Amino acid sequence: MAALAPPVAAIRVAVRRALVEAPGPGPVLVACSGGADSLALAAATAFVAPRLGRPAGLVTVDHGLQAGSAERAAAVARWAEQTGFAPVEAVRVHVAGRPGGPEGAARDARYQALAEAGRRYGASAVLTGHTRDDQAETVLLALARGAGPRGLAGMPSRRDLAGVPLLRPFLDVTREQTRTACAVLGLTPWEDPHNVDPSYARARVRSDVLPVLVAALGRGVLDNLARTARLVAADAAVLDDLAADALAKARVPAGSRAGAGGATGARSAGGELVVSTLAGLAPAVRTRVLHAWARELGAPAAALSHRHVAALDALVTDWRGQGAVHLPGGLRVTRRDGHLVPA
Ligand SMILES: Nc1ncnc2c1ncn2[C@@H]1O[C@H](COP(=O)(O)OP(=O)(O)OP(=O)(O)O)[C@@H](O)[C@H]1O
Repeated sequence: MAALAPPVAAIRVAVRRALVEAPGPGPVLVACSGGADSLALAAATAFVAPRLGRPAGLVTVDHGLQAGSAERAAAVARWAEQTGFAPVEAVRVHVAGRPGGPEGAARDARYQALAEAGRRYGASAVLTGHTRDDQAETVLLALARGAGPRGLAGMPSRRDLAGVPLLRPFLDVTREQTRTACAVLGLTPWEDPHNVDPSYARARVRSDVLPVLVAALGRGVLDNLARTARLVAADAAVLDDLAADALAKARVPAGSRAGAGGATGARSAGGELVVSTLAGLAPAVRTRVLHAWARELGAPAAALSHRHVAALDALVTDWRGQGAVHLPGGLRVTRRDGHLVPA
């Protein structure tokens, strides 16, 4: 019997590990664009899931942004049905009118569709094909925009997607391995033109920046960037836990000051924060508390920047009687009677 090609073994081992860590009776749903990474993910899942007695489905999203996208989605769905996936869905999403640039809007629509499919089928997990190379690109892009630890932590291997676990089994698998695995398995991946479109920052990092880094610093640079993400993620998780405790301690019910007016909805549920408690926190914890609180009040994560958090922080540490801080989502926060108060 011919030996199993190492890249095929690598993708199967990665999927097996992910499925074992995500038990549950519902199907695992592979998010598949038809590209090399997610096609390799689908092929590995089709092999591993039945051997673990797990049902496996597949969802492909048609963003409707390129000529022929509906046919591409239909071809992926057909292949999935022939390969034994059930359920199989090609979901058309509407990208126009969403906030953020074209990349962000497409991602937003895609994750919403994947979450909805996950809930519809009671999925035990949704799997995506992000690779070690995607992780290295994510870290580099975060570094370049000054994103701080939250960005440098890269993509987690597991997160909640609106009630459904989202797993990324391939964060230790290279793009070269997914491509080779597809070739060995006789699968022809779809080449997404966006992946080489220089108007996308990620595509420029992929085609221009990483090759230069690898040439100058050696191939290990990709692994090292991905390891940086893991190390920072572990530290950031501890700080997030500390911040969650600190937020609970700093919070008092809305309107608990004498003569306070009544905030409503999420703003009221977020309560008010006691400035003297916040002032005693380490800056790394306090800025996380303020970020988390602003999110609870309803500020959209994508629009909430370090400038907003710095302005909130100044209400605590640099109080000069300044006016309200305006946050995304039409929110305002003022300092009144030693409290941070949403309005
Ligand atoms: N149109 C889509 N339909 C379903 N899932 C998708 C779609 N586009 C991306 N995904 C999921 O998100 C993951 C990351 O996609 P992204 O486009 O960022 O990277 P990629 O390297 O181009 O991935 P791939 O080679 O699998 O297309 C994919 O591996 C796949 O699991």
